[in-house]
Amino acid sequence: MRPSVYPSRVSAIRSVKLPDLVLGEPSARPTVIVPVLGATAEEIASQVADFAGRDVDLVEWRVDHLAASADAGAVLDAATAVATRLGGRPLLATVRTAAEGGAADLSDREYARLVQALAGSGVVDMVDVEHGRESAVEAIAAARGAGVPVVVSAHDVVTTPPVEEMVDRLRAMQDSGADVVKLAVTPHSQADVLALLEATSTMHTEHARVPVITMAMGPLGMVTRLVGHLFGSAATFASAGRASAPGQPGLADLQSVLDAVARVTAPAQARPAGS
Ligand SMILES: O=C1C[C@@](O)(C(=O)O)C[C@@H](O)[C@@H]1O
Repeated sequence: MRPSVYPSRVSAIRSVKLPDLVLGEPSARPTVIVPVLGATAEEIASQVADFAGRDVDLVEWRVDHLAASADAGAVLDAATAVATRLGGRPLLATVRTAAEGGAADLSDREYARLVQALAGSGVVDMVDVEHGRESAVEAIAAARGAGVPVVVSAHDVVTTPPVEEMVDRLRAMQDSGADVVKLAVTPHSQADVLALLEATSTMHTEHARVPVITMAMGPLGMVTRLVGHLFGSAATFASAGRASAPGQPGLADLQSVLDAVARVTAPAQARPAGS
């Protein structure tokens, strides 16, 4: 493992061990997450097959796009269909609700039950829980009870809050029992993009005990997806077909940027002579 360009204090961060991946450990590259968004188990399975052999560290299954997502049996069948095609990669299951930019329209009770079923499925390695849900505490406890790490997430689909508010939100998510915290915001100016990066850096260097993932969505925020790891974001999302949020770069483009950034930020002795 090459030394990191992360600012210090990284040793206080508890990385998350998943099959074939340690999320949040010091590295010159972030974890690359690719979403799959099929409406049926077959569609999902074929999307996963499409990126076999490509550089994907973690697959996010957006359960909310499954047409039968209210049917626990269909969800578990689809979970198995995805998991058996991952080629050893870990699986993150996310039920993204409409309020946070997703397609699921569920009561708090239904939401907690679905997260619990996914965590208990035996084929999901990590689950996403939305911090803003009334039933977040219950869903986090259920996942942890099943021994499945939790990404506690928040999306601001309208604005970018002030830096202190974003840091406070990340700290509250961390204190809620998260194994990973994730914040996505909507920027309207370059100042918003800088604010997101500043909040990421402050959280990472001063407060984080768990890996932090952040992004500013849409075209303005693209830079946060390409170099957010230099500010302390442990992972970034790329699309290998359908994007799951505005501004996600294609997988090949992202990988070539990450390669170049890792090359130029590597310590001089790790670079080939003359470069
Ligand atoms: O939380 C996130 C981040 C995301 O919204 C993004 O902006 O890349 C994409 C979602 O699929 C995922 O659940």
